[in-house]
Amino acid sequence: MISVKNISVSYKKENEKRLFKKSREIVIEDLSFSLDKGECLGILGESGSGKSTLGKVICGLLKPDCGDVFINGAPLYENKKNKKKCLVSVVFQDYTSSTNPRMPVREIIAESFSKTGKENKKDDILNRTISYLTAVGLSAEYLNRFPHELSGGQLQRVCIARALATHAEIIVFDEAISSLDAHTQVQIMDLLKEIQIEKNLTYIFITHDLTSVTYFCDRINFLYKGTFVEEIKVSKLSDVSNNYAKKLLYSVL
Ligand SMILES: Nc1ncnc2c1ncn2[C@@H]1O[C@H](COP(=O)(O)OP(=O)(O)OP(=O)(O)O)[C@@H](O)[C@H]1O
Repeated sequence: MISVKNISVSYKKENEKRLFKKSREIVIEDLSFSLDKGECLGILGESGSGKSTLGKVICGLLKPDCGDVFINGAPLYENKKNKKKCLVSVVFQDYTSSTNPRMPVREIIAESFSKTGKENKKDDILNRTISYLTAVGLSAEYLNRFPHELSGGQLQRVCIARALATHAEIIVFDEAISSLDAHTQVQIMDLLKEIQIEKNLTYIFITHDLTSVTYFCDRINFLYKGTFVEEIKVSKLSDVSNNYAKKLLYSVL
């Protein structure tokens, strides 16, 4: 369903004193993986290993220097039309900055409907917005609230509802639950699991935290300086052999 083939990403080194021909820092190097529908992959790496950069490439926000992301066989970057109907959505860690503070909940969610390209009637939009709110455990009474009138957990649920409303088949969670308190994390994980099973969604969890990965994922890829150093089934975690992967595991266990 999704296949990432030989992608590399580099950024300009901004702090260099050279005026011309700034050199570039390679952040992702020749990275590949694929995932079937309904599968759940964890991408684990330390800070600065390139996790968020990879997440942005997967969901169509950052064109790689080379390589491409194929969704159901169609290249995401090579063909602009495919980008428009991209089936990948993303939920970021920072729910505050990923929502417009001036938009009420109903607009935050309904914004996604226009991206699906379908003509919508007002009543239809309202009913669909309520159905997505209900799916994430919130009621219609939240429709007119603004982000600052919600708790962190409630606002992250709104972000999840927005991701679902795009009809994405693949959802990337970039540290999406790490900043929530333990109780809310459990609630959101249960909710995500339920939605995944019901809609047979494909999840990619990008994180430095094992909790969500072991709860959801079938396998984990360890990211170190922009390349995967080991891939392992969650059920075989104790057999991890790469030194970096071992260190990372012991530091989070
Ligand atoms: N827009 C950018 N311009 C220049 N360098 C960048 C940019 N975005 C990220 N980087 C650099 O790329 C490297 C990887 O960053 P990235 O955000 O992908 O890491 P990460 O694994 O998600 O880290 P964290 O867990 O701390 O969020 C870092 O060295 C970072 O400074």
